[in-house]
Formats: sequence, C-alpha cells, structure tokens
Amino acid sequence: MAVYTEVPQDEAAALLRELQLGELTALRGIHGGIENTNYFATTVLDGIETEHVLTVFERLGFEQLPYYLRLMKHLALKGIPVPEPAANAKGEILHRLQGKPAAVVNKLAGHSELRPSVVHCEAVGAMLARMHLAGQDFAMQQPNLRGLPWWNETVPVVLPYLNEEQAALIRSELAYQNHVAAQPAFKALPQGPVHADLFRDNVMFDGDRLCGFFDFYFAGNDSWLFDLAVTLNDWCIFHGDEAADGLHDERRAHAMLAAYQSVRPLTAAERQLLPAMLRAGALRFWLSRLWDWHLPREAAMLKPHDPGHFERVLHERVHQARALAESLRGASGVPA
Ligand SMILES: Nc1ncnc2c1ncn2[C@@H]1O[C@H](COP(=O)(O)OP(=O)(O)OP(=O)(O)O)[C@@H](O)[C@H]1O
Ligand SMILES: N[C@@H](CCO)C(=O)O
Repeated sequence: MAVYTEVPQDEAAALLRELQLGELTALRGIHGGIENTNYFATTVLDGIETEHVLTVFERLGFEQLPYYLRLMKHLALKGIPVPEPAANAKGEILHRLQGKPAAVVNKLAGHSELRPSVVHCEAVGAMLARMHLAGQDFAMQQPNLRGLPWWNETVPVVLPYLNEEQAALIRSELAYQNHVAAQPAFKALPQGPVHADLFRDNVMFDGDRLCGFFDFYFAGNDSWLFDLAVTLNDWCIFHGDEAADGLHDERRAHAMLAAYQSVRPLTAAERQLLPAMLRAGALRFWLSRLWDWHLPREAAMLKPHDPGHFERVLHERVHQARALAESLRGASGVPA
C-alpha cells in the first residue's frame, strides 16, 4: 500500500480548483509504489472528465523537488511524454497538502510492460535519446544524489551484511568505479539531466505504443551514458522466473542501443566506456537494494526489491567487460 498521508477530499478538491483543473469527482489511493503517497483524482471541467495523479512527497523535501518538477515541465513542453505538473495562477507547481510537499500531474495512459519485447526496447531507447536532447537546455542543476559519492558512503554501511565473496566483489567494483571516474575521458562524457531510474515500472505502454516515462524523483545531472546503462540493465536483462535471471539479452540490448543511436549516436568515448558504465549501473542498484533490504526506513519499504538480482547483473557485467577487453587485446595483437 502507498497511502501514508490521508488527504481529506475537501483539501484535494480545493487544490485541484486552485490549479483550474475543475471539480473533483473521485479520489482513489494508489496501492503501487513505495516512496510517496499517490492518488488518482478525477475532475470535471466544462463537462470533460480528466484523470490526474496527486502525489504527497514523503521522502523528498521542498529544496529538492523544484528540480524534478521543473524538469518534468520542461520535457513535457518539449513534447516528451512525461507527466506535466499543474501550475496555479502564480505559476507555482510545488504545493502543500497536510503540511507536506505535493504535486498534481496528468495521468498517463497505458500500463507497465514487465516482459518487454524488442519493439518495446526500441521505443524506450529512442525516447530516452529524445529526452536527453530535450533536457540539454534545462537551466537548473542538481547532482544525481545516488552517484559515486553516495556509493562511497554506502558501501561501508552495507558491508557487515555481506559474505566474504560479496564483500570482495563490492569493494573491488567500488575501487574500479573510482578509478574510472578519475579518467579524463570519463569526466568529458556528454552530460545533462538524466532520469536515472528508467526501469520497466516507470514507463507506460499501450500495446507497442509508448505512452510516457514517469517517476523522475531520482533524476539529476549526470552522464547520459549512465542513464542508458541503467535502462539497459533493467530492460535488456532476464528477470525473476526466467532461468537466466540477471543475464544480458543481446537481442533486446542491440535493439535499444540501435534505436537510441538513431536519435543520438554515441561518441567514441561513450562506446568505449559503456561496459564500465553497465557495471556502474549494476553497482548503483545492488547498493540501494542492499540498503533498503538491511536498513529499511520506518513504515516505508514494505516490500523491498531483491538485491540478489543486481548482484547477478553486476557479475554478468564484470564478466562481459573482461571478455570484451580480452577480445580487444587479442584483436590488437597483444596477448590476452
Ligand atoms: N503520471 C502517472 N500516470 C499514470 N500512472 C501513474 C502516474 N504516476 C504514478 N502512477 C501510478 O502510480 C503507481 C505508483 O507511482 P510511483 O511508482 O511513482 O510510486 P512512488 O511511491 O512515488 O515511487 P516508487 O516507484 O519509487 O515506489 C505507479 O506504478 C503507476 O501505476
Ligand atoms: N528502480 C529501483 C527502485 C527505486 O525506484 C529498483 O528496482 O531497485
């Protein structure tokens, strides 16, 4: 369940009226998600019924939210299908309900595609590239708050919960990522606002039609390649009940990369650093899942995600990167 803050009907109705969205006719708590309180709200304006999502933010404060909401607004105005925060007469898009920050956005059509095909991966790849380009002139800056500094802080916190083999993997990966991040080519990667959590449950599809990206609350300024790696690590990996959980699916990955590059071709440095970035993306989510699993916050995290999945993804990405490096050394005549 994800209604941590009960919003009285009259308070929601007053906000929707202030946003000129019409008269509230239905307010229903959304029982998916774990971070925030979310409601579907139906309003009627001039006889037309519209659906919105009303969110009360439980974790994020008034300082960080303007970046996420302004970014969504910026992207929506550029034609990227993302929820658009509704503004009041003063142009404000961050509101207050029950003393907490709140926002109202349009409800996207469709549903999450948890078993994506090549066609879904192509659509996500192309839209991700369009989103990166559309975000280039977004004026606000906020770092990815789940980037390298957070990994460095968090590894020592989760280490006591790991066995020796896991601890060795996480330590060596962290050392590797610190090494890579210090390289000039890495620092020069194209950057901009990134979603940073574009998993299958944050994208809506109606059949093969992509209806939109949502849940921008881990967004931040980072390399575009990191965003692509995070996306590949969820959409183009085998999951759960599939015997190959955590393994790379070449068909879907090829489709996503080709579609991304049909909109924004990767630079030579990006192509070279992709294997390292896939490892970074796997480390990022293994860490956050370990954190949520072993150090749950009060009331929240009723159903933390399985950290073991991203441990397997990290193994897979390290293995692939080594195999690639060896084949490149072989091709250049240097013994592997
Ligand atoms: N703009 C939207 N349009 C349609 N459905 C939405 C929208 N925003 C949220 N939802 C629905 O609400 C559910 C919960 O939203 P969300 O995933 O953002 O939850 P959360 O608690 O804010 O974050 P998290 O995914 O990190 O737990 C989604 O799975 C989706 O079904
Ligand atoms: N996408 C994250 C959850 C945070 O939104 C995960 O699957 O670990």
